[in-house]
Amino acid sequence: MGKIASALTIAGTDPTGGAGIQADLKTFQELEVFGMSVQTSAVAQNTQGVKAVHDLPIDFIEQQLKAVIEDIKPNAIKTGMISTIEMMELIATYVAKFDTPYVIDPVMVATSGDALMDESSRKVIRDVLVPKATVVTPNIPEAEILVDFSIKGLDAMKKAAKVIVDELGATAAVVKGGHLEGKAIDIFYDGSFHLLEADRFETKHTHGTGCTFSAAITAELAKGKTILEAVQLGKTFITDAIRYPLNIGKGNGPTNHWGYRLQRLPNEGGK
Ligand SMILES: Nc1ncnc2c1ncn2[C@@H]1O[C@H](COP(=O)(O)OP(=O)(O)OP(=O)(O)O)[C@@H](O)[C@H]1O
Ligand SMILES: Cc1ncc(CO)c(N)n1
Repeated sequence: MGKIASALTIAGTDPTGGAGIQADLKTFQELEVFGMSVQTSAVAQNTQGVKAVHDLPIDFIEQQLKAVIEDIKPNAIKTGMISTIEMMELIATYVAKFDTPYVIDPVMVATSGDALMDESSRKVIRDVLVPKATVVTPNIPEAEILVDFSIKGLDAMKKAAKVIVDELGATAAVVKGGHLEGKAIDIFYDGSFHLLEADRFETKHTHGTGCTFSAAITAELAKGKTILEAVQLGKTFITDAIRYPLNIGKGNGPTNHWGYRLQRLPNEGGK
């Protein structure tokens, strides 16, 4: 086997495995990238909601970051849940040290509607981390907070993606239309616009879709794909993960990380 690409996620946890670090590592594994993780917060949550959040001490988060950087240099990194301003500032210094493609999933609330970030931190992610990002992947409510205007349809999504790149300083943005109706359309912008379009599946099993999508983009960047290729491959991965629901959990169940493989089998949807 040749040298394997590696990716690092810096995020919170989901003990039921559908979101956060657990979803990211499953996605990395499925896309044949060696996965590593630094934990920011331990979250007691399941498919029905968030029960409690325990932020890890800042020095301990730094010790984890040091442990990785002193040993294995990731080929790409992503951040998910970062709940406090001091965590954002610490992570910003390490993003500079890692000096590798960086994907931000600006996680603010869980699918269940529970808050995963202090309200006061929301603007800080925009000022401290977004300028360092290769790609930022907000859903519509997150994009509204980053750009400070309301987003009702594709035109406003385009405007928001352009602000995130041209004014806030990210290299590229994907504003996700998962919360709209009709086709599942996301807007990609890196100086030019591309539409990422997929069928919408009628399912309540969408816990962790944002984590899985951004982790797939990170894995593809780690393997050396261009930003646009990585985002397009990430969209295929998340679409197939939603296409084949696992039907587990009493609430909004997890996506299916084997969906991508299933879609390519002769007796499933595949070739
Ligand atoms: N029902 C669906 N059918 C097909 N694609 C979907 C569906 N729901 C979301 N998507 C797609 O999944 C990806 C993730 O988008 P979404 O808006 O759900 O993220 P999110 O809200 O950040 O997720 P999370 O639930 O993790 O907070 C996007 O590409 C979106 O278009
Ligand atoms: C830890 C964590 N990160 C992100 C999300 C968003 O889906 C979640 N529910 N939990």
